[in-house]
Amino acid sequence: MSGRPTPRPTPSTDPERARQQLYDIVLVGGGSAGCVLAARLTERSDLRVLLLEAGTAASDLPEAVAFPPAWPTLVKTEANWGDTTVPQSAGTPSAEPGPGIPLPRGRGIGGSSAINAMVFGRGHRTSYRAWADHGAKGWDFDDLLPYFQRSETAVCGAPGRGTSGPLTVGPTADPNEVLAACLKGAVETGQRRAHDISGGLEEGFAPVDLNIVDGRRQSAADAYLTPVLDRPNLDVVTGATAHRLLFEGERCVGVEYGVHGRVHTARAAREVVLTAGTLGSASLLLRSGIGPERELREAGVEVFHALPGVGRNLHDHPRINLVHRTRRTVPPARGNHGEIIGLLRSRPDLDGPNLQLIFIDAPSPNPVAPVDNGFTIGVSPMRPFSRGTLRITSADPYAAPVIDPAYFTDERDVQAVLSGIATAREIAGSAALAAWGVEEVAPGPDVASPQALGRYARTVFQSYCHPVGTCALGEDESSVVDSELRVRGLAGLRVADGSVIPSIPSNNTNATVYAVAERAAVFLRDAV
Ligand SMILES: Cc1cc2nc3c(=O)[nH]c(=O)nc-3n(C[C@H](O)[C@H](O)[C@H](O)COP(=O)(O)OP(=O)(O)OC[C@H]3O[C@@H](n4cnc5c(N)ncnc54)[C@H](O)[C@@H]3O)c2cc1C
Repeated sequence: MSGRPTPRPTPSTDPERARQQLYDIVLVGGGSAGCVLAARLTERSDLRVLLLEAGTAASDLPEAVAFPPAWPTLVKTEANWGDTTVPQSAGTPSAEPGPGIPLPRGRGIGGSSAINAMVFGRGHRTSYRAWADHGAKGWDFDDLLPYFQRSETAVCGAPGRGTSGPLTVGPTADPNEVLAACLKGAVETGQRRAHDISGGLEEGFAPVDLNIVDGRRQSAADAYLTPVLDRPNLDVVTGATAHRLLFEGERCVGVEYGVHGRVHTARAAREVVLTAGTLGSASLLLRSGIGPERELREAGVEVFHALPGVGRNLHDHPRINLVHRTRRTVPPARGNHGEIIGLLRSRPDLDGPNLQLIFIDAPSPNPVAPVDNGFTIGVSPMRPFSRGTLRITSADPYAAPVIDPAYFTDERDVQAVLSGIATAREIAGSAALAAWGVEEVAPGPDVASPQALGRYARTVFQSYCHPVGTCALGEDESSVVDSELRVRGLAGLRVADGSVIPSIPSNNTNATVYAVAERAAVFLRDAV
């Protein structure tokens, strides 16, 4: 399953044919997690698996998917669901409604791994400790380590990294010159030079591993699903939107879904596994009457199984951009734009890093002034305290969910960002960047007091597109799935994607989602 397969059409099974089959396992959602599970489960020839995906086949996704520098254009295509949060106002000092924030997520085989920015990194090991807060057993970094390793072939060969997994990951050998200067500036201003910033063991600055192989994106579909599509025990239906889950008593026995306006059913003899992502999986549970009772009633959905945690605990990494104009011309991007990151602590007494700085070889859009040549330093609180919600307003499977990540409602997230901005400014002012003729355009040097910077952070940010937590893992009343990812109080139903992550890891999320899915495959295979 390693390397980049030659692109070829993904066959879509006829839903009528799928209706006549009795599958062992039905997977809902063909993104990062769904591709892992489809591939791993069908390694066992006695397991019949159906994968339902709302979007298109991988081969029908925009060509830009393959070309790393083009990824920002993908959010404007059909490969993105196109969600926007509710106005994010709670963090603004005046409590005036702010704008809604676009929250992209992938649609199509490969899911978000087909449109993401290709940064591949585990959270720092300390950030997984909070996973036990709600009683989750066996989900510390060391427990996840075998699954991180199983997913990857890490070309850096650092200790603790995988050597034979489907994803081939490594840092760029040739970072954009302006990003290399930023790294030099970081070290010059006293930051630690890390060796393997993707491995979960280090802090400091270094080129991060990327999901790029031979200059092209390697999505979950490329690494896991496409190479195994000809397995006779795997069917895939694309364009298939799961409407609701079907039950006999308390056992989930299948899924009702729509393709081109027609409603179909798929039956699972053993389990249905939700891999529809943080927004998709929680929405499907809610539409099926599984969730907080009052909210379900308000949405006009009959309560099937009260589970208060569904849709709660939504959180994400917000990102503030410091946008710089340079006199020297920044060379065109060759990679994913963000080839070098730093993981650092906003306060020395913390147990691990809670901030990420990412150096970006293009000026991000900003509210101050247009910049046509320059670079950006993104600053993100990596262990945010703010928590929000995902809700539905009706049982309509085609209605967008109501998404409120409640960014910056916890002041500690703002304080972390202020520390990150100070570090970013030191780096931008370093001798290593002097030859570039750097001028900070946004927020701009006049925005200097903690109050003014805090206001900027709360109001001028974007989503880093890492939502998690709506079907959180644990063993208490607020958790949705137990330590083996089974939906609490029901049978035959698991969730195994970003939504189960109870507390966001201190790095970009995809590597952790792959590990969760690798582990889910073991649970499922052991269960039969
Ligand atoms: C623009 C962008 C940039 C990002 N950049 C990075 C990065 O650089 N590094 C990183 O680590 N992470 C990044 N992420 C986040 C990362 O890609 C996600 O955390 C990860 O892919 C989530 O995997 P998942 O399996 O939980 O969900 P997804 O990969 O989103 O898969 C969910 C799938 O379910 C399908 N689905 C949803 N609802 C239904 C339904 N009702 N019926 C059928 N199918 C359904 C969707 O179409 C989708 O294919 C980024 C994300 C985005 C959107």
